[in-house]
Amino acid sequence: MSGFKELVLASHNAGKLKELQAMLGDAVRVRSIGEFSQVEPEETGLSFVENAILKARNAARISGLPALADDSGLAVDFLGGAPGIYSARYADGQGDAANNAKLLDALKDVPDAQRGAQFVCALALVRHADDPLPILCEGLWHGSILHEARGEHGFGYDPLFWVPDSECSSAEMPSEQKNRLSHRARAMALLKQRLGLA
Ligand SMILES: O=c1nc[nH]c2c1ncn2[C@H]1C[C@H](O)[C@@H](COP(=O)(O)OP(=O)(O)OP(=O)(O)O)O1
Ligand SMILES: [Mg+2]
Repeated sequence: MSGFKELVLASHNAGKLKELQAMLGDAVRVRSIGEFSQVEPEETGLSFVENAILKARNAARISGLPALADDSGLAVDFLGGAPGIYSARYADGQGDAANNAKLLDALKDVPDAQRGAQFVCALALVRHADDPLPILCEGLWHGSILHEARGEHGFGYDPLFWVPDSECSSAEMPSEQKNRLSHRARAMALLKQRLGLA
């Protein structure tokens, strides 16, 4: 990526790391924060952007490298935008399957017309831990919540996220397709533009 020979990806989520790496291609040598630390910073921000900055600064501090963080989640209309920034912690840290089960339960008996949702992604790139001007890019992906899981690809809430334009769930699409359409793909396209790579 322009100006950076090496970059650390500030995520402990394997699914996310795979997608971010695929989207970055060979624009830059990518390391993962897992090489440096297994300790996940507490996500104390009140917004996706704040959490992304916090994770990027933490990774830059630990690695001594420029850092790119992704804070993302699912905002469900019927739930007033929940689980939102708390998506990973929705079922109290019990993992993706428990999060998905809790979401299906919360939307039990909610008709299709009221099951709209969007995936949200905030990317933050800091050149160093105290960077006073992080580069921030956001992306949204509109869809709706299915009544039961469909598909085996992806991670997190993908089996429950119906993509109307593609007529499948985001776990049913091949990774190449998700990586062109998703909230993360949109945010990454903006980041590449900002950095003069697109
Ligand atoms: O494309 C996606 N497809 C399905 N689910 C997704 C996606 N993007 C975010 N999500 C869900 C997963 C997790 O429940 C939460 C992110 O939480 P978030 O804190 O940003 O990530 P994380 O804790 O898994 O890893 P880390 O903070 O180390 O990057 O939203
Ligand atoms: Mg997290």
